[in-house]
Amino acid sequence: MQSDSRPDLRSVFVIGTDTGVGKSLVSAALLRGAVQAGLRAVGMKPVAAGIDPQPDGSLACGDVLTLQAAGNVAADPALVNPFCLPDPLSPHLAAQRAGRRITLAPIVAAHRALCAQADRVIVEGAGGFLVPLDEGDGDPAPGAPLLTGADLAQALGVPLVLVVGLRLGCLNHALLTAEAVRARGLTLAGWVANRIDPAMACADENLDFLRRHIPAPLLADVPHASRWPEGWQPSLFLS
Ligand SMILES: Nc1ncnc2c1ncn2[C@@H]1O[C@H](COP(=O)(O)OP(=O)(O)OP(=O)(O)O)[C@@H](O)[C@H]1O
Ligand SMILES: C[C@H](N)[C@H](N)CCCCCC(=O)O
Ligand SMILES: [Mg+2]
Repeated sequence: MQSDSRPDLRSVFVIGTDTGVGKSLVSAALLRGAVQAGLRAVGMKPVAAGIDPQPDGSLACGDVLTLQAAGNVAADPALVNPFCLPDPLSPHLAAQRAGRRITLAPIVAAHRALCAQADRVIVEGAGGFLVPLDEGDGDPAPGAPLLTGADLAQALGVPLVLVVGLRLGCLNHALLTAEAVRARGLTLAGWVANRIDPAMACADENLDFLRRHIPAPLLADVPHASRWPEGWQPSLFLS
């Protein structure tokens, strides 16, 4: 039972220090943990940029398949992934190429619908926290309105979980992200250290540094695993 001062974790938004740092891996772990606890859990990838060839030869968004496989609610794919963009680019460019504009209203509506269908809704962001989603009407002036992943986080209004991909450069990325989260008045429910680089020098010292300077609890220290052990998952907090 949570006390009133703790964030409501029925839905969390999983953000990362960058693209390719393990947001999908952590989102899937959160979903599996909730499923194992007997809860109805569904993943959401509001904006996916990049359609990948699957082992069976078909084309699909790998992140969406990963989330669907980890959850246990068969939700409408249009709710799980309102924006599915073919090109593996920054979403604002992928959308341009697809002749679309990314807007927040359909995402917020889809999130609300999923929250009505499940006990846990795990939302995976795209790229890093300030990933561009839409550049407005093309006004090239510096400072012209820009829609980013941070705006999406604000619109959803759920607590954030930050995945830090442990590699050289991650300290700066993690501190910048934590600062941007705080500047937006959002809640960082916790962070996950993901050891994506098995050869990283002083990995433990980097992790200790982050533990001292990220203003949220460390939820899991995920080892590097070239082959993921069957059934293994960090013990995260959503159950
Ligand atoms: N702890 C780990 N050990 C080994 N490989 C990992 C680990 N975490 C992630 N990976 C691998 O790194 C790659 C990127 O991980 P993942 O797809 O989860 O990143 P992401 O942050 O979701 O990326 P995107 O921004 O594209 O959504 C994947 O191939 C994944 O299997
Ligand atoms: C294509 C990919 N896998 C990502 N989901 C999108 C990453 C966008 C990064 C944009 C940037 O910050 O430069
Ligand atoms: Mg992903």
